[in-house]
Amino acid sequence: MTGIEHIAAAFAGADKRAALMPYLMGGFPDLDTSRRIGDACIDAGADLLELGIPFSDPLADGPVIQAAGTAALAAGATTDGVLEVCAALAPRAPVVLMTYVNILLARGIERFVDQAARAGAAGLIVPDVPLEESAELRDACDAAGLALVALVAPTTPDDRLARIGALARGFVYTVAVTGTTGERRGGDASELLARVKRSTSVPVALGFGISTPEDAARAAADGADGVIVGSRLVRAAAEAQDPATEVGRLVAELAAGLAAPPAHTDSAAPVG
Ligand SMILES: O=P(O)(O)OC[C@@H](O)[C@@H](O)c1c[nH]c2ccccc12
Repeated sequence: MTGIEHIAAAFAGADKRAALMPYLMGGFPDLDTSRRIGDACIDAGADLLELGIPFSDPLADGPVIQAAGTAALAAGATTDGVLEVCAALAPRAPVVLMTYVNILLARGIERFVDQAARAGAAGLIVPDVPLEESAELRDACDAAGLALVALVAPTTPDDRLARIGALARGFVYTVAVTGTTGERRGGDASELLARVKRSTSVPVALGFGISTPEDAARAAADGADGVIVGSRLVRAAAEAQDPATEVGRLVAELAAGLAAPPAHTDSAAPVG
């Protein structure tokens, strides 16, 4: 099974609920603990994992994830170390590696993609490679069966969305709010998700600002095929005595939020 097929199967098999995709920073707080956090996420019901490779200048990362990346690098995390974490987790769930283009260029695009595929990765998210510059990377990913996941935002115009949607592999990552990653209140994403879904034949996942089981349930009710939760879980990994147990507990809550029928937020509920 190629990485692209592995991702498709995970979305299709998510028990008819939206797929749950936790983000974790590879090597945070250290490599072994990040592997245990990934295992705990899968045990708790994650359908896919987004695994960050730490980078010194992460322009799309909000403060929590940026701090985790800095700490991971200070603790000695390397790209090779995170690829080993990927290899340990990939037999259990599709792993989508998330990093920045300089990490790829440091060893050459083809070599990086080849090593990611050997580590069992199912896909790549590289937010600083725009569509216009993605041909070489996409060709390398296609040759290796890896999904090069496209990112779209509320500000992406329709004609661009159509081009991105046509080239999308694995799933489209829809950024719920413009800006960097982080816990915040999001609005109704249903119009945005409907626009993105019209542009593509692959599943559409929503991320940025989804933190609670209620947020996750609302994203699914708005039409997301998958929900991505990053900063909330990375913050728990930073604060907890036992990061793997605490992140697993939160992921179990998120999974339960997705399994439950959506709450009727439009009807007057008794207060107190
Ligand atoms: O942290 P949030 O708001 O829950 O959003 C997920 C996000 O962190 C994760 O997908 C991610 C981390 N770094 C990124 C860079 C670009 C796009 C996405 C990401």
